[in-house]
Order: sequence, then C-alpha cells, then structure tokens
Amino acid sequence: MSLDSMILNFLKRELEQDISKTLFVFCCALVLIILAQYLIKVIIENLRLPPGPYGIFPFGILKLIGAEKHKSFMKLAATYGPLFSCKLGQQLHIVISDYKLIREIFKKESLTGRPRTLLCSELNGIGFINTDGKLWKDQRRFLHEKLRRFGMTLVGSKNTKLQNLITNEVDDLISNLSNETSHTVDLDPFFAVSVSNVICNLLMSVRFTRDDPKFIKFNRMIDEGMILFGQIYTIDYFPVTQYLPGMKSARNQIAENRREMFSFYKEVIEDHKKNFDSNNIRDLVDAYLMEIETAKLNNSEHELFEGNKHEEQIMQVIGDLFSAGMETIKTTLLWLIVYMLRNPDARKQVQDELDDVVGRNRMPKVSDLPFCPKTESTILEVMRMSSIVPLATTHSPMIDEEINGYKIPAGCHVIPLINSVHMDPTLWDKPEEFRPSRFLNAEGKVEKPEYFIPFGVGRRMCLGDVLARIESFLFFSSMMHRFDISLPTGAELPSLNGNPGVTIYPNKFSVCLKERELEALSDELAPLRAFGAN
Ligand code: HEM
Repeated sequence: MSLDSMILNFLKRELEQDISKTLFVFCCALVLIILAQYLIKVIIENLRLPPGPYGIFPFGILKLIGAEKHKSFMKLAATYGPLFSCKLGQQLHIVISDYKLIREIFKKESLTGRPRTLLCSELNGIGFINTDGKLWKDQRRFLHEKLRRFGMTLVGSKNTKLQNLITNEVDDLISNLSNETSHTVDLDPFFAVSVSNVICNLLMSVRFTRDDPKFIKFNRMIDEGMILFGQIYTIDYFPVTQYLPGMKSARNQIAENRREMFSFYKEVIEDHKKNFDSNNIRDLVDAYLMEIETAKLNNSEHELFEGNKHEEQIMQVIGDLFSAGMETIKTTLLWLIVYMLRNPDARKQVQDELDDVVGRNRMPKVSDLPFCPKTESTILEVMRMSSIVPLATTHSPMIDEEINGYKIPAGCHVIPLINSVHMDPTLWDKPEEFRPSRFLNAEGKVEKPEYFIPFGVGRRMCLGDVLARIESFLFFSSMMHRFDISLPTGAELPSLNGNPGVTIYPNKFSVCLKERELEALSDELAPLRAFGAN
C-alpha cells in the first residue's frame, strides 16, 4: 500500500469515527433534552397540584395501600392541609377535607365522572353507580322520579306503599326478636334480612326469610365479594398485578358470583314480564319494563340506555341499588345499637320521648318523626360519629379543573374526606364526644349544619337519603320502643373502631333484649304483605 492510500485510509477512519462520535453525542443530547423537557413538565404540573407527600416511584404512598385509607388520609390532612394530593401506585388522588371546598368542587358537572379503572370496566359501563355521562344522567332522573312515586319522599307522605312495606318489615323484625329474649342475640342477621326485604321489595317485590337458602346464598356472595375485592383492589393502583395467579382466580370468582346474582335477577324479570300490567306498576322492575314498552312504541328502543342491552342494564341497576341500600342501613342500625349500649342516658332520653310522643299503645310511624327531635338527633349524631361511607364513591373529573388556584387534572380520583369533616374541632365542639343535642337548636328542633354530609354532596350525592332517613327512624325507634337492650353479663362494651368494607362496620357483638310491653299491640300489627301484592 502506498503512503498516499495509507494517509487516505487513516483520514477516512478518523472521519467515520468522528461522525459516529458526533451522532452519539447528538443522540445523547436529544435524549437529555427530551428527558429534561419531560421532567420540567412533570415539575410544573406537580407545582400546580395541591401540596402533598412525594411517595416512592412507582409505589406512591405505600401506607395508603392498606385497608384503613380514611384514617391515613386524615393523618395526611393534618400535615398537608384540607386540600392535598398524593399517589397510590401511579394513581393521583386529590383529597379534600374542607366542607366548603368539597361543596364547591362537587357542584361541577365534570365531577360527576367516574374513574376509568380496570375493576369498573368489568361492569361493562352499565348500571348506575359506576356509569357517568348521559347514561348516568338519564338513569338518575328516571330513578329519582320512580322512587319518589313509590313513596321515597317525606313531603305530603301519608301511608305510601314504601311506608307500608317498611312498617311490615319492622313488625316482622320486632316479632322475630320477641322470640329471642331468653338468650343473647347477634342482631346483624336480623337487621340484614329486614333491610334486604325493604330494598328487594321496592326493586322487585321479593322478600326473604332468614333461613331462605336464596337469602343465605345472596349474603354469602356479598360477603365473599367483599373479601375478593379486598384481595384485588391493588389492580387499580398497579395494573400489572392483574396477571398474578391469585388475582386471576379472584377476578374469575367475582365474575362467577355476578353471573349467579344476574341469573336470579333474570328469573325475577321473566316473572315480571309474565304478569306485567301497565296499569299496575308494582316496583322498579315494572317501571323499567314500562320504559322499554314506551321506547318500543316510539321506535327509540335502540337509543334506550345508550344502546346497552336492556335487561343487562336493569340487572346491574338492581345490583347497584341493592348493594347501596342494604349494607348502609344495616350498618347504621348496628352502630345505633353500639352507641345506645355505650350511652345509657341518651338511650333513656330516646325511650322517654317515644313514650311521650308515640305512647305505649302503638308503634312509631313516619308521621311521628317531626315530633321526635331527640330520637332524630340521636340518629344524626351516630351518623356523624360513625361516618360509614367516609370516602364517598370515587369521582373523577372529565376535564381538567381548578380549585383554590390548584389543578385538579382530568382522570384523577377526587375524594371528599367525610370522616374528617365530621370530626373537625373547628366545626364541632368536642367532636369526639357523643352529644345528640348538638343537632338541636334553641327551640329544641332538629337543625343540620351544612357541614353534616353523611350522604355526600352535589350532583352525585346519595340517591337513597330519604329512604335512609325513613328506614333508620322506623327501625331504630321501634327497637327502642319495644326493647330494653343491654350487654350480656361480663361482656365488654363494643368498640367504636370500625372495620373497613363496603361500609365502616362495627365489630361483632351480642345483646340481651328485654321486652317493653305495649298496651294494645295487637291492633297495630298489620298482617305481613309483600309490596308487590298490593
Ligand atoms: C345511612 C345510609 C346511607 C349512607 C350514609 C349513604 C351514603 C352515601 C354516600 C356518601 C354516597 C356517595 C356520594 C358521592 O359520591 O358523592 C352514596 C351514593 C349512593 N347511594 Fe347512599 N347512603 C345510604 C343509604 C342509601 C340507600 C338506602 C340507598 C338506596 C336506594 C342508597 C343509594 C345510593 C346510590 C344509588 C348512590 C350513588 C349515586 C350516584 O352514583 O349518582 N344509599 N350514598
């Protein structure tokens, strides 16, 4: 090789090396710029978020991924203030414990959105509680109107079907409990069947007895559902965990239970179709069948329920309302008993008031409610202290929102911290004390402050608040009117520490019941009648 070509080769090699070096440097710089831009964007976005703990990427705040989220959130609120943000896994949460801010944000239309989580998507976007947009809005209007028509209202309500069916269930409960006075009794299964019967009757004219195999199966599936959801909820924070073997079998079991529940609802719908009479709408299933008939007549069948399958929609709504309306009332009744066991003076005040207003020759009625402020304020105080749905149902803004100058990004989870509002010492005098009189004004009438929010606030607040008010008054006042309730000898007072599940429910406990006789009870006990039989 000549000297010339050696020099040429050397220069060529150097040039090639230079080009790859330059290319390498260029690529590195590009990656760095993109990374820096991304980091700046993340920092700016985070600066606009409400303050909060940083957490560890990719886990977020690990301690929040435990069961007692409402308590952990309350501790964080003490550090970061009434509006804070934090991440659970990669999911951003905005937690609000100032009731004015809660009211302000939940007024917004976009806050009626629900999170797009994997677990929600298993419900196929149907039903009521986990839907949003037009389907939710139409369903809310429909359900509101129909439930009012069945008597879910306190205005001008005299002996509505709803009141009659609750009274029948109360009578049945009292008569069943009258057979339990010789030994200790766990009230949970008694309340469970009575409260289930109210909601099942209202929805589909079905009632159960405690030993009915269908009821036992129903309850088993609900309990199992709670355990299974407890096992898999991490999927919403770490979607990758859905592929773990235990998760898959738990999800399959949930799907299987849902199929079984649906096959029961399906039977009910088929039965209703056979006896359907448009002049006698017996319950919610009939109201839906009527809606379908009307849509057929108007040739708008395909538009109904946003094009979702009609019967699947009805079945999911039944499931939604059953789960929202059963566990909540049962838990409230159990907490009422716990607080009455712990506060004998308050219990006596309730019983004395009922003796005065209702008298000893009949059972309480809804029309007694306005004249029983001590009883009502006792119920309200128990709702305040127990805050059984402390985090409401998760809302997720459909567009970016702003509050107090902070960004609330679309898709994040927004949580009103109800338990914190109910225990805020700046709002309630000595909030940890059980004091029903805090709900009474100077004239002794019930007054609820605007920061009493057990049913949530805004457009998606509880649909069953009136039903809850009627049921909790009738069941609780009747229990107090007919029984003296005490603890078995040597038993410890039930704890005020709740257990998180669908609601925050009390530890298991048993009681002794002693009848308080009525003078003319026999006239008051109407024969049991199913709602649908009317
Ligand atoms: C003491 C009893 C009850 C309490 C404390 C309670 C509490 C709540 C709370 C906090 C929410 C969430 C509100 C929000 O996210 O903004 C809610 C929603 C709901 N509740 Fe209740 N509830 C009770 C009883 C009932 C009953 C008896 C029914 C039966 C119809 C019911 C039906 C619903 C429904 C359907 C929703 C969802 C509303 C929607 O998504 O638009 N609740 N409830």
